[in-house]
Amino acid sequence: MWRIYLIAITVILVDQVTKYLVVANMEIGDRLTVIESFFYITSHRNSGAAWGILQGQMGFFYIITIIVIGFIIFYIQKFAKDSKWLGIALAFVLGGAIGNFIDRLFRKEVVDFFDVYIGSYDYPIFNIADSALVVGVIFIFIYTFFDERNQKRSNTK
Ligand SMILES: CCC[C@@H]1OC(=O)[C@@H](C)C[C@H](C)CCCCC(=O)CCC[C@@H](CC)/C=C/C=C(\COC)CC[C@@H](O)[C@@H](O)C[C@H](O)CNC1=O
Repeated sequence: MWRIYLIAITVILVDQVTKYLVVANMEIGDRLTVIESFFYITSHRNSGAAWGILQGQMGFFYIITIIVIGFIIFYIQKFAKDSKWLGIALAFVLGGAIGNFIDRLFRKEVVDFFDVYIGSYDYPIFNIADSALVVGVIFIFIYTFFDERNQKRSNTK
């Protein structure tokens, strides 16, 4: 159980350290080329959520994030002992949510820097916390899908 919180804390630390390095070493708008025309490190700020929606609605984001964190901790206490993978997925979502929450609390905006081009489309610039959130949510969907399928199979036997 505590290993899950250790994973969440690691996600938060990696997220906050990378954001600190971007803020300390780059001006907003600065760009480092990692892979030409595919992957850049671009110093960016977002006071909204994904795709910059709801700019500046910090009160709303605090409430949603606290609900997400409360929900995840409840799920960790209730279900994480059933499956290691579910526990890891929940830890990623918890770490990602807290990582962006820290930015929203202390910076009133979120630091983003992963700038990926998919073809000519410039995908919204994101960070470690966003990646952990998306990976965690996808894992939870995959686990839930297989868990339901296994349950159906065992019920029909
Ligand atoms: C990842 C959720 C966004 C993250 O939510 C959070 O913090 C949570 C804990 C709190 C929010 C207030 C509530 C969730 C809103 C749900 C949402 O938004 C729908 C998302 C769908 C998803 C489909 C899979 C897209 C993903 C997109 C992006 C990430 O791609 C890797 C682009 C990220 C860039 O726009 C970047 O500027 C965003 C900035 O970093 C602030 N981040 C947030 O608000």
